[in-house]
Amino acid sequence: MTSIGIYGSLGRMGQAIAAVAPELNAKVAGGADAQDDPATIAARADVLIDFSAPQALEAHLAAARAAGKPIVVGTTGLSPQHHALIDEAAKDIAVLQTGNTSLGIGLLQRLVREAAAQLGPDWDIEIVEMHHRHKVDAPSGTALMLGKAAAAGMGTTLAEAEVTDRAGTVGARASGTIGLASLRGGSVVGDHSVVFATQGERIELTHRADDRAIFAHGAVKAALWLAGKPAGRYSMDQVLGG
Ligand SMILES: NC(=O)C1=CN([C@@H]2O[C@H](COP(=O)(O)OP(=O)(O)OC[C@H]3O[C@@H](n4cnc5c(N)ncnc54)[C@H](OP(=O)(O)O)[C@@H]3O)[C@@H](O)[C@H]2O)C=CC1
Ligand SMILES: O=C(O)C1=N[C@H](C(=O)O)C[C@H](O)C1
Repeated sequence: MTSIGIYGSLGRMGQAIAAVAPELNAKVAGGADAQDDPATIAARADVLIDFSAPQALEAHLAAARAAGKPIVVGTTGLSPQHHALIDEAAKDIAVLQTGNTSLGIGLLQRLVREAAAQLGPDWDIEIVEMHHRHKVDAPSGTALMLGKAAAAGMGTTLAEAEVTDRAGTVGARASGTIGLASLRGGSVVGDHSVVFATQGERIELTHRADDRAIFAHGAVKAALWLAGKPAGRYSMDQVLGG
């Protein structure tokens, strides 16, 4: 039975992962949180899952690399520097990074890309996400993934197209942009809508997560899939066969 080590084990996702692992025939070898040495669990587990905080990523990747263990990174709020660290680690170990491990978001990404490509430049694209009051990063990792999918469909990049800071007299909407808006409140697990709007009509594609178990299932499936893979950077699409 494959054993999993969890970084961020006492958090909301860490606990959800420990709860679903036995259903998927995986064993939890243990976990590590802010006060623990990440090397200890890296030595004991077959594969690692990180749902902690961006500031911990470098140490977690280093521990995984030193122990030669694959790692699934679900932590969001990552900077370009964090992505460079992941690319570097992926030279020596298998690393799968994703802002969303659910089944539905994988499909939504493909639908958004296709819709953006088919609808063309006369359709404005806006992304709205809502999460619980404890979430610390914005826009969500998933909103950024959906933004990248929309940008790819439009033939551009999210860095070129994104607008995240509308306040005051910002002027009329610029064509070819993608707006991202973040709502925070209560216990919302994770809602994402991509709105395509043109003169007189609107299409909305929405995913709502009701339970963290969906993310936990996806994370454990990804970990089981990653165990034994050669060094490299992998995506959730590969796990889901997309
Ligand atoms: N990819 C996906 O599908 C999903 C991603 N996420 C992302 O996962 C991350 C965690 O979310 P969530 O479980 O809700 O958050 P929580 O705040 O509930 O849990 C975070 C955990 O990480 C630990 N942690 C914080 N800093 C460090 C550190 N420096 N070293 C080691 N551990 C640390 C915390 O430990 P302590 O309390 O001791 O500080 C805590 O146990 C977020 O980035 C979130 O956006 C969430 C859901 C789905
Ligand atoms: O912090 C969360 O809770 C979530 N984070 C991920 C994100 O930033 O997209 C995924 C999910 O929506 C829940």
